[in-house]
Amino acid sequence: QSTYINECGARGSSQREWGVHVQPALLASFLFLIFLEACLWVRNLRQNRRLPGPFAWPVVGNAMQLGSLPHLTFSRLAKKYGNVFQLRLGSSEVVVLNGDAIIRQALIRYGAEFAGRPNFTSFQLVSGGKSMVFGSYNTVWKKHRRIALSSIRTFSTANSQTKKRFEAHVMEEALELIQTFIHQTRKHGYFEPTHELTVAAANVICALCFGKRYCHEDMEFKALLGKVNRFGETVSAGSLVDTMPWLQAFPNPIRRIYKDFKDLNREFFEFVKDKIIQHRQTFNPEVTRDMSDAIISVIEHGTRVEDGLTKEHVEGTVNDLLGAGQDTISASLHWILLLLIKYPHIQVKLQRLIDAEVGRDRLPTFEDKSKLAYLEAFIFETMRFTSFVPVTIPHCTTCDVMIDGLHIPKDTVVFINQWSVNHDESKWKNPEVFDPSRFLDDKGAIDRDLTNSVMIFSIGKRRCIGDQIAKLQVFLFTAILLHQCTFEANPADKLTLDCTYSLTLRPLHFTICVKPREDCKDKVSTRS
Ligand code: HEM
Repeated sequence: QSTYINECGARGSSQREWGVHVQPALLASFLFLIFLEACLWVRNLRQNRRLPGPFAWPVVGNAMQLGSLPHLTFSRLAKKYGNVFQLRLGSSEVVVLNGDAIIRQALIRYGAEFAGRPNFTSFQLVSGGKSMVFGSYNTVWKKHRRIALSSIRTFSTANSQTKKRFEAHVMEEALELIQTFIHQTRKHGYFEPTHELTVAAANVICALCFGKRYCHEDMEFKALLGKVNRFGETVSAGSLVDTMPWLQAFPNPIRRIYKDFKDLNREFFEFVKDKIIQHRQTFNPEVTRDMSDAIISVIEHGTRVEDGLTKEHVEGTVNDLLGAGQDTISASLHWILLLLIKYPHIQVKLQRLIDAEVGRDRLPTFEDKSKLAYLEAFIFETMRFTSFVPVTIPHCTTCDVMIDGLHIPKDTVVFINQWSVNHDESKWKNPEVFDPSRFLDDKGAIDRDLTNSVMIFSIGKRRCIGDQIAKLQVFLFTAILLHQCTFEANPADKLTLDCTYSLTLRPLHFTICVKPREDCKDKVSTRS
């Protein structure tokens, strides 16, 4: 007992001594850092070296101010500091661009100047360091992007035959999705559609890349995809993984996020490498079976040597396409289902339109798009209203550049706030209201000027290269789902539009029940 008291006493007094000496020193250092930061801030402001923006605290900068939905914080700050403002996240100075005019000026007029990617450690990890999506802007990167883009086109929109083949992949997936939806409804009543939508989206891009799809119950595929939507937690705007590297030194949520990111990157890349090895072993220069063959053919067997691109770029490219083409499509389908059950009158209107234009004897196809203006308007409004990729992948400046009279030095990290373009009150009437008819003119035709104003695929040199196939896929999935089924909300769910952010925005938990439409039951069930 006495030993215990003595020990406690001894520890207590040494702690007090430590406190007496060290705490004032810590406090003094902290105050000194704040003072230093304030002096630098005032000096930079006087010399016009710092862009407008909120005061950045020592060490953390503005990291604590971002909140869970950074695009909303950026839009709020833009109202106070203007459409070009500066933040500091840990050690990185970040410029945030907002609003249609500024973003177009930066990404189109000064396209090359804003086309870089930050030199973040996490970016170097993706696709074994040979990623095009996360790679720096240079001559090799341009060749890499051209190859990726042409391989997508070859297997989708290149000509009417390739388009038909692509259409067949999407149709097959949409019908499989309906089967599993109906199965889940029979088994559980209301269910969460996340797994089914993730597999459907992944299968379309797997069919293009590997000529192979996976069944919804495949446990290996399920485990792989289960983690993929966590990728964005590390690489999205506002992630602290790269801007505060010292957080990796002790246990905390950011260290866990980075560990998960490394693990899922490794697993995903192993999966891709395995498929590419199989493709190399069975490669036949006379027959290009899928995008992997097409990329192997250009990089490894091309008549024109693609300087700077190595064998490892094959795996890198396929890994990029698989990653980029999966999470985004699955996020868009989540939002579409949520909006269909939230606004049942819009669902009915869409079904009536599809029935009238397509009929009940066949499934909708890509060719029906021109007759289904309200459906296209619904999809554009979903993209605008939710802005489910609210901020692009972080950019960085490739040289010193002036924008809106403000000087941005080379190698500055740049966040592009797409959400601010889609919710700009000077451009959109009642931007906070979900209204597909805003995209239709007096005659009920699509207003192309307006649809082109929606910013979700970014613009300029880093614009998404999957935008065409993404729009086709989302159109056909939605048309077939509505043609075949009715979607109902769970009365027990509070149907909110609240969401989580990690590169893409995803709705919080919601459940649905899916009923085959009367005259379609046979068509769906006879497929199995
Ligand atoms: C609705 C679906 C999609 C949306 C909303 C979307 C959006 C985006 C956005 C915002 C970026 C970042 C651009 C930037 O950093 O400025 C991007 C990049 C990219 N996307 Fe998509 N995407 C979609 C589907 C796809 C698909 C299906 C593919 C391919 C199969 C794809 C391939 C890529 C690639 C390779 C990049 C990197 C481009 C670069 O860094 O140069 N995306 N996408």
